[in-house]
Amino acid sequence: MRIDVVTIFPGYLAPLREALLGRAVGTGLLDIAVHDLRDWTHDVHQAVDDAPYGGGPGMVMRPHVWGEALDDVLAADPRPARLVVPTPAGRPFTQAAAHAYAAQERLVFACGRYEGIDQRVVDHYAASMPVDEISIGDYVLVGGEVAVLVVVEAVARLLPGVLGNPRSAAEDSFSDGLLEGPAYTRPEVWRGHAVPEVLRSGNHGAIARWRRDRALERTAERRPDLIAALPPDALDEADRAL
Ligand SMILES: Nc1cc(-c2ccc3ccn(Cc4ccc(CN5CCCC5)cc4)c3c2)n[nH]1
Repeated sequence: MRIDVVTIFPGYLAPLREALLGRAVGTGLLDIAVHDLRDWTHDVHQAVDDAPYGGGPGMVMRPHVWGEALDDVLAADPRPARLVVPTPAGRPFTQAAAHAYAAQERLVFACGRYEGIDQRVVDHYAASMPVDEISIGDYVLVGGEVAVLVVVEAVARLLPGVLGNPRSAAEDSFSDGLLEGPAYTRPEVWRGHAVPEVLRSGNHGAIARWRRDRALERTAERRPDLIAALPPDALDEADRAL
């Protein structure tokens, strides 16, 4: 998979070169290119923003610099690409979206700053390619870069060979629609807190049941919306008895 990121703060994407992702890049599983939007400005001030039409606070990113940058970035590789634009007003990014993105040959991320990017940029490219405006949560960041780090990490870990343990991605939270339950490792007792007995019983049926019960309890407590969204056949007799 090839990932391109266009931003006025390329340094913000440095973490993509670290650890798990750094290894994926090194082994060729992932090809990441970060581009400085200001490379496509022509004025001495390298202006990328201007006052919003209709008034309002802050500044908006001008369309013409984005158009020149995205035209060049898209032309640099023949593979079909999906343009992903983080914004507080975007569709929520979910694990399902991460799986969909992991199947893409190429993702191009447009990182806005200020109050966002002139809407005509999204409208222009949406006429010729898939464009997603996505939100990573109901809070307002200062720009799109952190959202790109979140999305790239969630997607990259799903690529075969990136994670040491492929079973982990398959047993993710949300993979069965529930939050995962508590996890434990040695020592058996830590500061007077013992590991739940069943986990050391070797009874794999009882362990699976216990884990499912803890996941159901936690999900009902913290994310009742996920319980409500479960398909009708998702809960069995034992689940309902909980
Ligand atoms: N999930 C998530 C994603 C982001 C995000 C993504 C890209 C950009 C580019 C610029 N900004 C800052 C920013 C500040 C103010 C407004 C104006 N809006 C008016 C009412 C609420 C805010 C918009 C945008 C981003 C923020 N934030 N949160």
